[in-house]
Amino acid sequence: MLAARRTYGLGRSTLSTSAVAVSRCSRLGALAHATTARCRSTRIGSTRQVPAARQQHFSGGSAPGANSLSSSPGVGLGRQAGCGRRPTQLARKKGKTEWVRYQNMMHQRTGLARRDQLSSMRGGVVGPSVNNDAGSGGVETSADSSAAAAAAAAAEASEPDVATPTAAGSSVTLSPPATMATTSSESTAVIGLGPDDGDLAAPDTVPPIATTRQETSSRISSEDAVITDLDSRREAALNAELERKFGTEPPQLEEISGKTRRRRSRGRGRRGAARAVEGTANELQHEPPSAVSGGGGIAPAAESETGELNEVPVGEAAGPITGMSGDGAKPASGEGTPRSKSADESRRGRRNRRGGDATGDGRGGGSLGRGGRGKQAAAASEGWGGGGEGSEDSYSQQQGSAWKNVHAKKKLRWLLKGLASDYGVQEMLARHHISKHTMSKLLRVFEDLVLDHPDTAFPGEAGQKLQEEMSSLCYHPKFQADAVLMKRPIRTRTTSGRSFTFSSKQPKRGREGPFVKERNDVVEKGLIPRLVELAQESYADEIEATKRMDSIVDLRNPQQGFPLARLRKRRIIYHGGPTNSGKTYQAIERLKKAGADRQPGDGPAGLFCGPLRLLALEVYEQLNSQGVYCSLMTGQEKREVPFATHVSCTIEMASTVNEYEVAVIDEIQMLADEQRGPSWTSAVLGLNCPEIHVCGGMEGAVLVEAMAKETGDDFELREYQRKTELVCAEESLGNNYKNIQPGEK
Ligand SMILES: Nc1ncnc2c1ncn2[C@@H]1O[C@H](COP(=O)(O)OP(=O)(O)OP(=O)(O)O)[C@@H](O)[C@H]1O
Repeated sequence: MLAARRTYGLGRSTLSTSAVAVSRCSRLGALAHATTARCRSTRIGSTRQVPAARQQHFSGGSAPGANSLSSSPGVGLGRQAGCGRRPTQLARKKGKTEWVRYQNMMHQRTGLARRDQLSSMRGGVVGPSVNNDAGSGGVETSADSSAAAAAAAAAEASEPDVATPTAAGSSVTLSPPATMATTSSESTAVIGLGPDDGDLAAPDTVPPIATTRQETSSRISSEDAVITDLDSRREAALNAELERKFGTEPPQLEEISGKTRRRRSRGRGRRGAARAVEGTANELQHEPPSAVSGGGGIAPAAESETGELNEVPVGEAAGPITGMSGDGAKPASGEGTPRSKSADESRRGRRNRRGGDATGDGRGGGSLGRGGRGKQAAAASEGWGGGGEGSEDSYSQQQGSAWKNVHAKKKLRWLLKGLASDYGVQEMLARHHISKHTMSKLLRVFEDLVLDHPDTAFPGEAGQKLQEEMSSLCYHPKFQADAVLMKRPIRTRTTSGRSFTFSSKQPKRGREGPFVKERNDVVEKGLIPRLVELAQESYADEIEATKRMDSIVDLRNPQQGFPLARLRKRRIIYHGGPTNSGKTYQAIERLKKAGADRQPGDGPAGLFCGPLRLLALEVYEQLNSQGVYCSLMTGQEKREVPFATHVSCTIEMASTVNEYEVAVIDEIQMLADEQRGPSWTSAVLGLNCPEIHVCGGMEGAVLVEAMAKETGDDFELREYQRKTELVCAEESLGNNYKNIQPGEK
């Protein structure tokens, strides 16, 4: 150690720290600790020295790079790899993007190059480059610290006085796995820094930015290539196995980039990979070869299971990729029977797709290594379009048979169930007087019709288009639910080749995504008219009954709630003006004349409606006192006068069924009352009377006129003015009711 200190001119503290690091690595001798020590060595001191003994210790003394002391200042790959982990791993761990990862790498490299430059300008020593040896296939460490010390002594002996880069150029052999060997070697070659590069401590040895970027991108792309190669090899193995079993080309899965695959797999891990592989294998097993080949109108299920298929365990189908669970290893049942008819098989496939205790192989980013991917691939292979390779092409040829697919049935039920609970669909059908009850029955009939007679369910060319669109829609409810449950957007492709992204949130009104828009296009223009047509054929009576009910309970047009009033032409005379201007007086004068030609037993001919019982009582007394027989009808009491030709009542007691000759509605401004307003509205709209006198302030004239226009009645406005000015009494009644004097006579 002392020799090493003299050689490299290190301070005591630096040396001691390095020594601690070396001794620790010597004791542990594990990859993690060696890596830690390496990282620490790059941080120790401004001179960034690594004792020769320690470097030799890393290289195991006898490693190929141990004696190839590099004179490089360490700006090359060894320096880049000095952090001990692949940059990709670091970036993944820190969740950084490619750009951030690249920037960090550049910063590190630039900083190290500057320190090398400073060291050389001071005449100091420069550190060794850490040479990545491509041939060792792993990290070589040694617990033999004595060998390291001996190597350091040898280095000191060869270069006793001058701290040269050559003397410092011990090599640390930290080789990546065999798959990464090419990458490391290539990177080193690009930089041009290797054991034979000589003295590169001069400032101009800092690699240009372009070169560094090229090296970085090359390294990353090389790693991607390696991973993609692994994926493709897994997929190729599975395809070869399936082709050998089924004798045909297996369904092609969706092509996605390696970057996308890794990003997706990062959040799902190995379990998702195993589940996806297993699920895909099951789907592929359930998908017969005939379906893959696209049988020109022949049901894929009918053509299906050969004995070979039934004998293929799922685990075998998955080949070398995964080890299957017990459930997954069970052979498919239903020998010789159509696949879609086998409920047991369907359940088994469902159970298998859940993954069981299957374990995946390797990293989760395998070519089939995702749950969603497997699901999507399964959808592509199982789908309504006949499944498998060329499903989109062969879909149109298999329209009739596609519905017999058991998965297509489920999707159809999802779709119809979603439609049944969709308020928009309910409203659209309600416009055609199809009630919710009728709709549920109709959808069941429609489902049977689609499954049993698809040509009848979708007649004509437009029907074929609708059927195709519906098959696309069938993916939507499930994926929409997945998006909501998984709280992340889900992107998928339909059998018609279009891709949709399902949001995890309910879209805001007016900002509907492609699902909603597409649903509106297909459902409103295609499916709803077909359902209405079907309902009119099958449930004509129910539609007619609903139509009558709708006409009664529909409150959007209240005037339609009084059919007797609507049967006659009415005339509404509005008496408007300030209080005590004689409006009611004139109306009652007209009321008195009603029923002159009435015979006994014909019933009342005149009606007075007021807001108060006392007002009704007042009119009742007034009319009877003047020889006009009038009954009193209030909520509190009822006074029926024999042979009465008139009725005085509170507004709530007015009948819209009885026929009157003349009616008076007083205090019409009470229309605006929150509690009792509807009573005046009903009276105005519903009195079965050809002549209606309405009394009140002028503020209600516009509204009554609009109501008359709505009901088709005539409207006449009579405006009144006070004869005398309204003057308040100068003195109060003195709290003595005896001071009240008679008013109107
Ligand atoms: N032409 C008239 N001849 C005799 N009395 C009249 C005449 N016009 C109005 N009156 C009397 O004036 C008083 C007020 O009349 P009326 O109640 O009809 O006014 P109004 O405008 O309906 O008042 P409100 O708006 O408070 O109901 C009543 O006592 C009524 O008898």
